[in-house]
Amino acid sequence: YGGVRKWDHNNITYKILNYSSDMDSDVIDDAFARAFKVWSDVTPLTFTRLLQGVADIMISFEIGDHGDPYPFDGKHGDLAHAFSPGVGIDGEAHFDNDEYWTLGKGKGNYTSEITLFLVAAHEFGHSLGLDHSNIRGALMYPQYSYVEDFSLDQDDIDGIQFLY
Ligand SMILES: N[C@](CS(=O)(=O)c1ccc(Oc2ccccc2)cc1)(C(=O)NO)C(F)(F)F
Ligand SMILES: [Ca+2]
Ligand SMILES: [Zn+2]
Ligand SMILES: [Zn+2]
Repeated sequence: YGGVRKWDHNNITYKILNYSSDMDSDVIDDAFARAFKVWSDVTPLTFTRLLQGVADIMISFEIGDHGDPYPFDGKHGDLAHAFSPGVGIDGEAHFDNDEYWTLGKGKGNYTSEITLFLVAAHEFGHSLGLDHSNIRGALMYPQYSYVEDFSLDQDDIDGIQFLY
């Protein structure tokens, strides 16, 4: 959402405001840290977690109407959204807490289980200023698909390296 902008600093901070009850909080912390590493591996960016104060990227799990113009829609459909730098609530990443968040194929019928790591890596791409890709295999492609051994598509790398 919002125009394509970028952060004017490389040492970016993030803060996790709340958690989903689907997973242990340390598993969620780790999924977010790995999602940020996807981008720090291919840029000069560093990501530091803050436990208090205001961070660049504020992460929260929300349901329904949660105070921005993009209310969530219950289970399925929209999974998450994030705002690019320089937009009003810039950098914020919201995850639909009506989804069943998990990691990997999970135990049950995995089509209803959404892998937090992949969605988070995609959303953090938006929080860094990336828009959607039209390459089907790219992380920034706007359609969820579960992949075992994930890797960034060249289009994702070109996009983020163009910005930073
Ligand atoms: N809400 C989205 C669609 S979405 O179903 O929430 C979504 C789909 C896929 C997402 O990440 C992802 C992309 C590729 C592979 C695995 C996961 C993140 C979010 C989105 O892309 N949010 O960032 C849109 F397109 F704006 F409607
Ligand atoms: Ca939803
Ligand atoms: Zn929102
Ligand atoms: Zn997206």
